[in-house]
Amino acid sequence: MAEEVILLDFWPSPFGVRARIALREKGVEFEYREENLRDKSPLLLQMNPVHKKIPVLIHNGKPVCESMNVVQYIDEVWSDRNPILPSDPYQRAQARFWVDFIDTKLYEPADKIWSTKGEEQETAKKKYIEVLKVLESELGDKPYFGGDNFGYVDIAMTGYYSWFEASEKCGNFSIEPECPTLMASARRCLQRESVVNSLGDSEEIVAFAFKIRKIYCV
Ligand SMILES: N[C@@H](CCC(=O)N[C@@H](CSO)C(=O)NCC(=O)O)C(=O)O
Repeated sequence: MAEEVILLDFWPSPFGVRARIALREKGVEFEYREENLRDKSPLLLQMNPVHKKIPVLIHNGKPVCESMNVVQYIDEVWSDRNPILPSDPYQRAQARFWVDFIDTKLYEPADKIWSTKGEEQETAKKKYIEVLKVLESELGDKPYFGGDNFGYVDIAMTGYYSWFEASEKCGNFSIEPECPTLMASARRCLQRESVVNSLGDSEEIVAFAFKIRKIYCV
């Protein structure tokens, strides 16, 4: 049977883009299916009945859910090229630690920057920069979180990098002065072919952010 790889996704998603990047880093042919999150497809509900969220990778009919779980699965199935996670167990544990930090500490302030205003948004901006500064310190003088290579933590962060411009414009602030080396790494990641081919025009995400901001931030 020919290999079937389907990705249920949503184009502006900072989580969905992680799966797209991983598939392209491995050169895996896949069928992209755009979901309308206000009218989820029966396939999405069937393949991710617990969270009913994208991304969902469907590999030969079997679903894999949660973006960084999908990325690790891709790395392990197509393990013969472009490794994403380190081979050393300790380095793997450290990569998973930082991805957990990113997804538990960065999501809420990032979300509040575009969905709130006034004092609540100012607090979110301060928290966002505070968390980014911890990541900047972890990055140190490495080109990537993966060291010389683009890896698991970089893929996790590229979801957020793709929203940096929208966050800055919604929050009327600039990340660069606070986190110069993180921004340099972000630019490196955003220029990678797998990332360029996975992201729309950054202006499209900015336009999308302002559109949903009007709905949430009344
Ligand atoms: N922890 C998960 C988060 C995915 C998610 O929030 N997906 C959103 C779209 S992007 O904001 C989603 O599917 N939302 C639909 C819903 O909440 O009903 C992951 O890493 O895959």
